[in-house]
Amino acid sequence: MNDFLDVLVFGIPALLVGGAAAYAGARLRRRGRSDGPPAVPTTDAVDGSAVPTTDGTPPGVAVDERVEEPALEVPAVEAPEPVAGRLVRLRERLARSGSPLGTRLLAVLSRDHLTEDDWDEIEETLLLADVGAGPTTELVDRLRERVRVLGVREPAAVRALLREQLLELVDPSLDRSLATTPGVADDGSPHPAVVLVVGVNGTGKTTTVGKLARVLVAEGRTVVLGAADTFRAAAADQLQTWGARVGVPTVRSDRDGADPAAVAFDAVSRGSAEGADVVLVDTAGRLQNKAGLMDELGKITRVLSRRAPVAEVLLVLDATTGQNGLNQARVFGEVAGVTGIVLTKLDGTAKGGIVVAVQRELGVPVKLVGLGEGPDDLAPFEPEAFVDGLLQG
Ligand SMILES: Nc1nc2c(ncn2[C@@H]2O[C@H](COP(=O)(O)OP(=O)(O)OP(=O)(O)O)[C@@H](O)[C@H]2O)c(=O)[nH]1
Repeated sequence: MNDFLDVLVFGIPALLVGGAAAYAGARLRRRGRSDGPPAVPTTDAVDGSAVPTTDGTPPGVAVDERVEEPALEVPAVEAPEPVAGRLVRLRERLARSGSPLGTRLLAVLSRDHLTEDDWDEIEETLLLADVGAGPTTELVDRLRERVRVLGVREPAAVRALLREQLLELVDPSLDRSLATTPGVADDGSPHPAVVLVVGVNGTGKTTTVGKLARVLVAEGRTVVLGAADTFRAAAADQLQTWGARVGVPTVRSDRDGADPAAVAFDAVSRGSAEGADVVLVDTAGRLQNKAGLMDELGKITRVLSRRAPVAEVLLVLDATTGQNGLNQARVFGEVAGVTGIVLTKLDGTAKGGIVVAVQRELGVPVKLVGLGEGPDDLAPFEPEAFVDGLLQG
């Protein structure tokens, strides 16, 4: 019966999405032939002066370099998996990466008489799982109080208590929806929702943009990708391949080190021209100092906002990097106006506490989590499913 329901609930939409993706892919390929090269990515004027334009390109961004989607090997267009319930996979992934935080806490809390040493062990377990000093103290204080007042000792009651307290720490009240609804400009014309993806290299940014494109396609959205990580051509190739797999076009530059703002601008222009719902912009994260990062991200946002406002700035963080990841989060939080966090490689760590620490640090919610290297291993973050994953036993 369950299998039958699965086919109804997931199989049919998957077939429909697959058909739509195949149609979109074919349409885009046809368009590619008849309309010439997709977009014309641009670069800054050499002297940095404002360049008068006639095509809507903002001053300071000169059209001096043709950019095309190079003919990479086109993969077959696939149907992404449905998005609902993906976080359930976390259980199995956490099980593989060692005993999760919740299981260790449960083991101590279930002891007959909790001594000071036991409470120290609980505190240490939370700190080692990257929960952070402030939230750890809060949780230990609340647990001590509840255990004293309720006197709960049966395993089921201890588990329920821990679940409730962990959930409170993760904060189910935060708005974790992605701003991916197209907007309307002052003149009444529609524009795509622009999502900027930032973070240092190696955290899984490009992969996340590719996976997010699949999530959006699975939800029936039309998407354009912007390869504004112009540091290396391979990153754009990687993104283009991700897009091609679900019939999504990529705007890119053919020159390493081209102006990222110009590529991003072009991607949004193309998204607007084609009536796309969402433009996802991948950025580089290699800048070694804050001033450089601020300049680059500030310029991208400024240039983009002449076409459409940036609806969402997603910061990609690697869950396995602990305190180092938090330092990165702090810097990006200051310069980029982050609106949501994507925590990648959660499958590679038993330290789920980073979710709590990073939300506290930045004051913005974790919206998506990476659960593996598979194309559909990106899940919307759901506090309940996450805490249940930690408490599996
Ligand atoms: N296990 C696991 N691996 C992931 C996840 N997300 C990304 N990765 C891997 O992390 C590696 C780096 O990913 P990229 O997307 O290239 O990282 P990037 O931040 O764009 O790096 P640059 O392109 O070099 O700037 C790749 O091998 C990905 O497959 C995840 O959720 N789990």
